[in-house]
Amino acid sequence: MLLAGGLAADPGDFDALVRTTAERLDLADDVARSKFVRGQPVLDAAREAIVLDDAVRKAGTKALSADDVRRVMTDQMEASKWIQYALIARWRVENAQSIIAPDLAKEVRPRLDALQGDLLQNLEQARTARATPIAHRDSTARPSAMPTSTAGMNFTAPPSFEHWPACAPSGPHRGNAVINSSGGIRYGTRRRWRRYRPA
Ligand SMILES: O=C(O)C(=O)C[C@]1(C(=O)O)C=C[C@@H](O)C=C1
Repeated sequence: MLLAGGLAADPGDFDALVRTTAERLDLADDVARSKFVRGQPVLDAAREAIVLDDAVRKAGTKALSADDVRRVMTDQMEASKWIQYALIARWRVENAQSIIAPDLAKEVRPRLDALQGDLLQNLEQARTARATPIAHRDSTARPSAMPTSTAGMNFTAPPSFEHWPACAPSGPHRGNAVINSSGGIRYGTRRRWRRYRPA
């Protein structure tokens, strides 16, 4: 499509970014299993520093600003922690005994590391789409299709969700993870929604 000012935005570029962030978020389930079974805390500040350093280093080889990449990756990790906290809280309440957990260091983090390259690649490709006002996007890429309504919720999503990288940094449709009044979390893309709810 042709935008005001003659800029062409390919909605496909934007969709790839949404997909990669959703894939990354899916791994929060495996991370949570591993931490629950081994009794590890959700927050691992040292690991976060490694993830951010790697992202900023990779950003230096792309048309991406270090600040933007740092913010996007911080948001990704924040979202992962929310999912992990919700899952672990539920398993604790259920006194879950039969959780099968992958090895965090050997299995899950390598998958997160592999996704990081894709995510930054897609972030770079989506830079025109991300900078494009919502109203000018093709409907297939418009985050307004996502059910981000806060109706019936008594929980305000943390500020980090307001900068969900699937959305334009300045756009009105921010956040594709919502936490409802019963503590469940709904997250994902308009194509694929996952839902976690305490028992
Ligand atoms: O690797 C972990 O331990 C995770 O929990 C994943 C992750 C991430 O999203 O990369 C999220 C939270 C932690 O504080 C560190 C990293």
